[in-house]
Amino acid sequence: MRDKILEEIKVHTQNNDYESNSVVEISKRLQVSRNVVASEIRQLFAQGKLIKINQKPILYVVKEIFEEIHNQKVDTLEVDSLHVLTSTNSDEKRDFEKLIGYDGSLSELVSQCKGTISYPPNGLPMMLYGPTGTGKSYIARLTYEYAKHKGLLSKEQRFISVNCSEYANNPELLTANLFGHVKGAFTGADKDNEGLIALADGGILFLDEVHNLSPECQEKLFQFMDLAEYHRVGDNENWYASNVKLIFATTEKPEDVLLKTLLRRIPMTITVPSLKERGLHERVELLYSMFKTEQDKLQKKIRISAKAYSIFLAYDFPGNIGGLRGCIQTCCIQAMFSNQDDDAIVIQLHDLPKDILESEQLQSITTNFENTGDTIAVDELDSFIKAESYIIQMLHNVLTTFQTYTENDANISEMDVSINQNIHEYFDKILYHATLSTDKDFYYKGIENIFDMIRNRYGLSLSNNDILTLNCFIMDYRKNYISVRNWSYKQAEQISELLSYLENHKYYETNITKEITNYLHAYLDLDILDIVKIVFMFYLSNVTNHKSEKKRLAVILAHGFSTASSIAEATNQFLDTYVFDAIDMPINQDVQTIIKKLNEYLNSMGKFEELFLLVDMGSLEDIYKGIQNKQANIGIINNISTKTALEIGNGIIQNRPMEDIFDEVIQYSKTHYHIEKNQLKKNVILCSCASGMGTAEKLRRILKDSLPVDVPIEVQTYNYNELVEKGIHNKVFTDNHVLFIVGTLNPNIENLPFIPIEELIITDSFAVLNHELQSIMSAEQLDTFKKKILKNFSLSNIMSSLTILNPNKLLEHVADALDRLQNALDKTLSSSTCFGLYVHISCLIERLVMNKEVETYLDVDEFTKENQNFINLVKQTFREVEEYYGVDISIPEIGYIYDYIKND
Ligand SMILES: Nc1ncnc2c1ncn2[C@@H]1O[C@H](COP(=O)(O)OP(=O)(O)OP(=O)(O)O)[C@@H](O)[C@H]1O
Repeated sequence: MRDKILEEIKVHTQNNDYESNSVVEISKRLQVSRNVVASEIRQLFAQGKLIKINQKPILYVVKEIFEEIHNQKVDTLEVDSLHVLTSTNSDEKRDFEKLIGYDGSLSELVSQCKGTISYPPNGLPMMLYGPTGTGKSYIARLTYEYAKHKGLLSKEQRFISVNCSEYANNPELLTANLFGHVKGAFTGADKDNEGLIALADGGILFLDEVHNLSPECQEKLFQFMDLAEYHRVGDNENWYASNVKLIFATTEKPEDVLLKTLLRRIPMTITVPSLKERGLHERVELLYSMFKTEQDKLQKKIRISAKAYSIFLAYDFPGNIGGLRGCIQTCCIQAMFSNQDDDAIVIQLHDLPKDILESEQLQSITTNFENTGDTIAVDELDSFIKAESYIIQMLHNVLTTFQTYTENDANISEMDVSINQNIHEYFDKILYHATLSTDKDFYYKGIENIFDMIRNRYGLSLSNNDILTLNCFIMDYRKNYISVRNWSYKQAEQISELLSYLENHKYYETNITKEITNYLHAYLDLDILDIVKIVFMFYLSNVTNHKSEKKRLAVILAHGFSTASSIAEATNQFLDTYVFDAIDMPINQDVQTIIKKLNEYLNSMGKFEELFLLVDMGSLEDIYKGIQNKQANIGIINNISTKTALEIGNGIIQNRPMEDIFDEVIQYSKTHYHIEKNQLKKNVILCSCASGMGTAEKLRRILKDSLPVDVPIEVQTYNYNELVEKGIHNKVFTDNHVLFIVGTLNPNIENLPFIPIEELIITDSFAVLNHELQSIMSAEQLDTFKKKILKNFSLSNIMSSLTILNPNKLLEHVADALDRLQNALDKTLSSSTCFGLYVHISCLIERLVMNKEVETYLDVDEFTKENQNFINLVKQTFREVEEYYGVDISIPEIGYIYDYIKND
């Protein structure tokens, strides 16, 4: 019945009698109930055979017949009215659609042109850059047509083209022709001329071969671009305005031939690709369109010999598309004279221009076609072009079938059958056209290996023929990648809907497809688009035999976008067997949705006896309660990880009882921990002062400020007493790599250098610094550090940084007192000890003024007993200082002064 109905619609399509193709009319003519007709038509439409015209009553036409009659492809299966269908097909292609490659290699260029010319408010100037004959002038003109269709220009507004190379010997004339001139402006200017810029006002001025513009003319031009006003040649008084959109073209690199000032005013440079970069499919389209034009002109059919055809396809014409067109015209003229009496013109190798026949390139091209003596009819080329779009037709049919079924809530397995039918029809076509050189092709071998591996891993019943078919599919996809990609961008929404539908209904196929696409990407660098994954999934559902075999199912469920599927994928790979399916639970999904998914999955798996559910935590632990299937044992285990999944998977493969598997997993899955401390210790300079933490902190800041930025060294402070007491056992030494200590008194840490602050003040030898830092800092950084130290550690700077009291006064007091003490002790201290003591005692006084006593490390009683005389002398010599600042230097403080002097 279905065939009969199709035949009926076909006949009326052929007769352009579309009105007779409604369900009511057909049912009347065939004497069949409307329901039957409607149902059969639905099927035919789902298979992509019919175009549906959504007017009242709804009409149908047979797509293939309609396209044949109107010699035009229809890209949609549904239109709003008969008028829309007939007008889209009778209408000429509009503006950029005429450009061969507009939806392929030139798609980006087309969007750039559209964007630039429509840029608000008045469009922007653009530069077309590319070799000769690539279509720059054609693109400029199509941009003009586009602007008119878009209403950016009115119908009257003009496109004026100027080829600047024609004025190469007379640049002044070009300037005058562009900007206009007044009578008498130059010899021969016998009347006023308004110029092309004025003529093109409101429209487009196309300046071709713009590299021939003189610098003076370029200057005049960019002034005009800035002001939209200009002077005519010979009239520097009057300003003329013109609102013209400018398009430039050149075959030379614009930066090399144009003034930068002009280039800056052309925001968009669009590169036009050479013929070589256009791909085979577009080349065939170009050939077809150019030969067809000649065929129509000559009113004779044209055939091309296979050898000549191979040259048209592969020869690298220096004049690009223009060169190809010229060559085709020459050949047609040549052939016409030698075939005058025949019905058809046959283009032979010898009709080609001599320079091509004698070129070196030719040798390599023709050898590929040595054995073919056939000819190809120009009209046949059209079907070659269409053959390339079989893939798009199939993909389109897959999508529309899915939509029809989901809209009508129809039976899913019927949809599967219908879609698979579409896919198989397409496979038949491409297998018929296939030209795989199966033994040589790198891709062929790679794809074969991948499917071979997948077949073994998953136990798929993929025959070698299936693999060959899939191989042809991937090859066809590769060849048409750009068209498929462009098409699928436009269908993104429906594709993602179908993909997520399949992910929820074909778990097994989804996982296998994921793996296949990963391999194709990793080994063959093939980008597998979602729509192609969809085809794999449908195809695989015919060759997977898991449903009948599996008595035990294992599913991983986990929170997170892809946690469960990642664990399942890794585990299946480790086990080299397909054991686990996965259901991901994105965190915004509730448990009810997951239960629904789980039940759908279980229903799709047929009969099974045991179910292993591996979950991570929380609500998923109770998920078994929602399972509808009550006839199987369900084992659920939580805290899932790849390790536990592996052990469970192993048990499943070995067919061990469920309980044994779980018991063993529990036993071994105790969690252990170990903390591996950071191995890389920080480099640290320690500041520690007997005068207290305050001084140490100030010292730290000065040092830090002296260190170059970017050196991996930290400056820290540390309590002096703790250093003295615990020595190397202080935590700071285990946690860090301490380079040296800087401070007022040496805490004497074993094997650790100490730099007394006075050394930084009075010496410039920096022996310790050099030694400790040269492996950490570059010579340059070390040098900067030392210079900064010299600057920052001058005595006056140190004093003003360390103390808040008047540093000069304080230093004077301390220096006087220390002089008195040296006299009293009858001792002359070295200048470094003196400097150290200046700093130390100054800080000490300041601390006492601030009421901060030093913590003591020494045995005060014993010190007092043994050094009473020293204590007395300090007290005497420092009395003046004590009185002036109102402080009392205590015995522990005197102890530190004693240490200083003792170390001198
Ligand atoms: N994409 C295309 N589709 C169809 N025909 C094209 C295409 N590109 C170029 N042509 C045709 O090729 C010929 C050369 O194109 P055109 O003169 O625009 O090239 P051009 O880059 O401006 O060359 P030149 O730099 O020598 O001026 C024209 O006949 C044009 O119609």
